[in-house]
Amino acid sequence: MELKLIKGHGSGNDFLLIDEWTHRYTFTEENRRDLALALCDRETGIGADGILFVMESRQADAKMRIFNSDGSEASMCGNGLRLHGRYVCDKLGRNEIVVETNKANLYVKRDGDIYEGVPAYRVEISPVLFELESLPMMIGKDRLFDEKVEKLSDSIRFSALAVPNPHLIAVGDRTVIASGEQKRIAEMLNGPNDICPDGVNVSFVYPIKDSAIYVRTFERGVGFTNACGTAMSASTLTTCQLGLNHYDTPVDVYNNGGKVRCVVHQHEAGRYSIDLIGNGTYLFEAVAHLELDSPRHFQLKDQKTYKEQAAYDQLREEVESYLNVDVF
Ligand SMILES: N[C@@H](CCC[C@H](N)C(=O)O)C(=O)O
Repeated sequence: MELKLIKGHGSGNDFLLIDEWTHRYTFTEENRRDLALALCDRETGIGADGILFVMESRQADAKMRIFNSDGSEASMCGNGLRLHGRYVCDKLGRNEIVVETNKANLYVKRDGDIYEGVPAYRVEISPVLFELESLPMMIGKDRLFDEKVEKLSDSIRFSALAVPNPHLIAVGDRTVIASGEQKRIAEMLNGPNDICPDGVNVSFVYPIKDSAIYVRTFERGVGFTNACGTAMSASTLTTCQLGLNHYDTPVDVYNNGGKVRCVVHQHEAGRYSIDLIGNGTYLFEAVAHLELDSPRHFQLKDQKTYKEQAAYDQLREEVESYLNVDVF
């Protein structure tokens, strides 16, 4: 078959976007998994953190499914929803849409530029769940907020929440961020273990100053990525709960891929949602000639590069100089 795709990224978290709605592709669940494993492979494939499938929806303007590079499906993807949402906005000629995701229909809106020449999209991150059974995470407690977990570390304090994919958050100083603890803990919880049997995204957070944090994430199903949108959203919420940042106030979230902005909203009855604002940048489009039952043997043809990355590179250079000078 000839598989049309776009490669793009949200804050350096890169994805392959496949529009099965327009192109009338029909995939089995096994096809989706195999496509993710084959095409996301950075050694033998095209290379990406995951695949975003654009699908028709009966209850929203479009539907998004996200598969990690290890072939596992996740319930949500914040950086991916900006890229997916931008694509659907372009396709429908609109600046505001609703996208059906695994657990909720979420808005996507064209926002102002996050940097000169870098269009931004605002996406809703919701639902937010604090019960540990939502991750799941089994430590003999119903919730985890700013507490040590003996089986993980004798010094680091953790918070856990689902948005609705699972996140474990540690807020610490430079020594914590620079230690090897994040890798050790994340690899343990994303291998065979009895604490997080479905795995978990593990983020270490450094509060830079009021309304500015740095987040580094080891993603379930991927490993360390430049950025993870749901993780940055969950981390911002946790810093608000810790009193380090403020609700309904934009927080600049720096990461190894650049930066986004998050705004945490408190609603009635203890309900939260988060606005995640950032780029949705196209890198190139191409056609992969492959057979679905053996996608590793593909040929990429008709590749066309977009010109948007140049402006994004300037954002990233500014962030890197800022982080090097002020944070690490
Ligand atoms: N990078 C995405 C999250 C992708 C899914 C995650 N790895 C999981 O398995 O939960 C984001 O931007 O949120």
